[in-house]
Amino acid sequence: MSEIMKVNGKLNGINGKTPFLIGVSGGTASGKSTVCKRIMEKLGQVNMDHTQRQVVCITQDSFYRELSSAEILKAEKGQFNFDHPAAFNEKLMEKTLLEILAGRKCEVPTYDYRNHALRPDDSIIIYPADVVLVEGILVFYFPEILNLFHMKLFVDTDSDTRLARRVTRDINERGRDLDQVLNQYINFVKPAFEEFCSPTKKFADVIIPRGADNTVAIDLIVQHIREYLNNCQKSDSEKNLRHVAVTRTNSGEAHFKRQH
Ligand SMILES: Nc1ncnc2c1ncn2[C@@H]1O[C@H](COP(=O)(O)OP(=O)(O)O)[C@@H](O)[C@H]1O
Ligand SMILES: Nc1ccn([C@@H]2O[C@H](COP(=O)(O)O)[C@@H](O)[C@H]2O)c(=O)n1
Repeated sequence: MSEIMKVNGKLNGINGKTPFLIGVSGGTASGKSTVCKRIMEKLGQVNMDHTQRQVVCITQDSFYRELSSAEILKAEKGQFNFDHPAAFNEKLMEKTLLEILAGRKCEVPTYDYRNHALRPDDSIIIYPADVVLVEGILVFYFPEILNLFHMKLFVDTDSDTRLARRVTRDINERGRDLDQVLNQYINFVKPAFEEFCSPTKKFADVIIPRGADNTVAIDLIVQHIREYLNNCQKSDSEKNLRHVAVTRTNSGEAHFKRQH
């Protein structure tokens, strides 16, 4: 296997398929996952076998670090700061993204919000793809990770809307009660958004106001990705043609010249 090297924060000298890496950031419940889902839907990638997908999506939540028992007790009372950069294992995230960029198959755990823990037994296999979407509140916070993205999107949804959605989602899907959600929001989520997430908006290439409601912005992004995928397909078929020509030359049955 080739060594993965970085030059000026970008990958260099790698084998295999190097995907186009798109970072999708924004505050909690801004619609990051929904925007990624819309992009995947519009590109016809959702009802497709995982091994065949040209576009895949992963979440930063798969890189929350493991908590000690004392931290889990705090988390159960809404007293752990999951919005601080220290809550993440950014080294593991960088390593995984480098593997993905090197065109290697990876395994990424899912995250269990009810138990505040990763579910290593419920990992998702990420097969080599042409485009990889990486969504999360702090995907632009760590410079080593920020520098890996070829395109950066920031989902910008007003904070009242985000809080309203978060309350409903956390109660219905993440096993929380109202007091817990509001206390965590006031004590950690909101201050951390202002200190760590919001300042990273300046790194974005495209800001998407109103998230998934902004169909114009989503269609423009989808069009850009579609053009990229078409170019990938063109260069794949050119590579295949070259391969056929060289193979036949080696077998001695035909006399094609090696193509470059
Ligand atoms: N445009 C929208 N209109 C209504 N509800 C939305 C919209 N976008 C997202 N939601 C809902 O808000 C919640 C958070 O959205 P999600 O995409 O998971 O946000 P994030 O990934 O940023 O946390 C989910 O319950 C989702 O269904
Ligand atoms: N055990 C956990 C882990 C994370 N959170 C919150 O999730 C938010 C990030 O996910 P989004 O889908 O909203 O982007 C983040 O704001 C954490 O507060 C949690 O509550 N419990």
